[in-house]
Amino acid sequence: MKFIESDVLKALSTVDDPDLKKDLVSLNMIKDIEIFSDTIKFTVVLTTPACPLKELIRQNCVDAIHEHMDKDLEVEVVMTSNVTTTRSSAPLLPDVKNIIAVASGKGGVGKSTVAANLAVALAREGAKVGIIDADIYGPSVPTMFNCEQEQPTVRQVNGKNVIVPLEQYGVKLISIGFLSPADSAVVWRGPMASSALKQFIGDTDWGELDYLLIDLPPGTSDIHLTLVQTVPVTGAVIVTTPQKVALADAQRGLSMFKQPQINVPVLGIVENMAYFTPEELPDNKYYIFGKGGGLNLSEKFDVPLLGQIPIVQSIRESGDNGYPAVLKEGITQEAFTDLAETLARQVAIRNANFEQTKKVEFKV
Ligand SMILES: Nc1ncnc2c1ncn2[C@@H]1O[C@H](COP(=O)(O)OP(=O)(O)OP(=O)(O)O)[C@@H](O)[C@H]1O
Repeated sequence: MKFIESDVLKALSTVDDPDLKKDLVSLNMIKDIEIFSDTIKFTVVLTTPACPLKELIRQNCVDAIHEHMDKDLEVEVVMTSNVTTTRSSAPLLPDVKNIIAVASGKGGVGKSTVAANLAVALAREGAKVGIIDADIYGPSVPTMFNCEQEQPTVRQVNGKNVIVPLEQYGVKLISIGFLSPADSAVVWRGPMASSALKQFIGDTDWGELDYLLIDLPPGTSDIHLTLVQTVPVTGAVIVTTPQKVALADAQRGLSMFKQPQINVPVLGIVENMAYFTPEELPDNKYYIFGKGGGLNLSEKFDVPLLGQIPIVQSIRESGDNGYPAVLKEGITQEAFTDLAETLARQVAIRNANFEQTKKVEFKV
């Protein structure tokens, strides 16, 4: 039987993207259809390279061709991706598809550890990733990425000086920590830190990025306001630990992004230090800080729980050694990879369902 392109599209229109709940053809995800006598070849363009459903979608496509066309056809599916965005008309950084704020209510809950490992995990999956360390109280990106001794350079683009971010483990990075020596007790005043963040956003040569993560200071500060006033932020991730005190603070952070004047979608909550696990006995879980806190918070605010990261000695060691835990095979790699994939899915869902976040304009 001779088939034409519309037969393939008709068959594939029975396959849904499980997250976006629409069929692949309506979502414009099918490209480059080729029809040979006994083979059908096409490309599926996913919404992120970090798609955990890649294999399921591929298999569903093969099954649909067999069911709706001919069960003996050879099916070749090329899986590729084009990260979605609502930011292409943004005045600043239009080539950065998604800006993701990583925030926490309390200090020391592991926000920077999560941000650094998320960035590396997304890059490992093939995404173009950058990170801005705007944590004025404890900029840790230079240490976590083992580039404390380095300095970003400046170059001219169209007659304008721009900062060239460093690059490590496939991630472009810049830190407020590069602006002052690590051992100097610089007390950053709000306005200085805010202008540094504006420079990192407006005067830095980020090029094309799929995800730009912003590691914010703990709590709610001037820096948070500067961020949402400077660029439309795709969404926020809230990092917490399971203790009551941390959860109460996380709730305040979450509420800030949800305030109608700010209105940044919360992509989800990460419960860090969710339980202790000895690396050699990964099935043993000890809930030393309490159990279920992250889940309760996510249910209360109706936002996803993106993942639970265990307390593992090597996560602390990797941070201190400048070699992110996600690069080391084992439970830490699994935990951060799963987290990155879940976050990437939430970004795609957010982009399919909501318009670009509006930049916040405060009237005084
Ligand atoms: N899951 C984990 N297991 C073991 N150690 C962890 C884990 N998460 C973070 N840590 C360690 O806890 C300490 C604090 O983490 P981190 O600096 O990421 O916190 P933070 O929330 O960014 O802090 P702040 O914003 O106050 O600077 C670090 O020494 C880090 O290595």
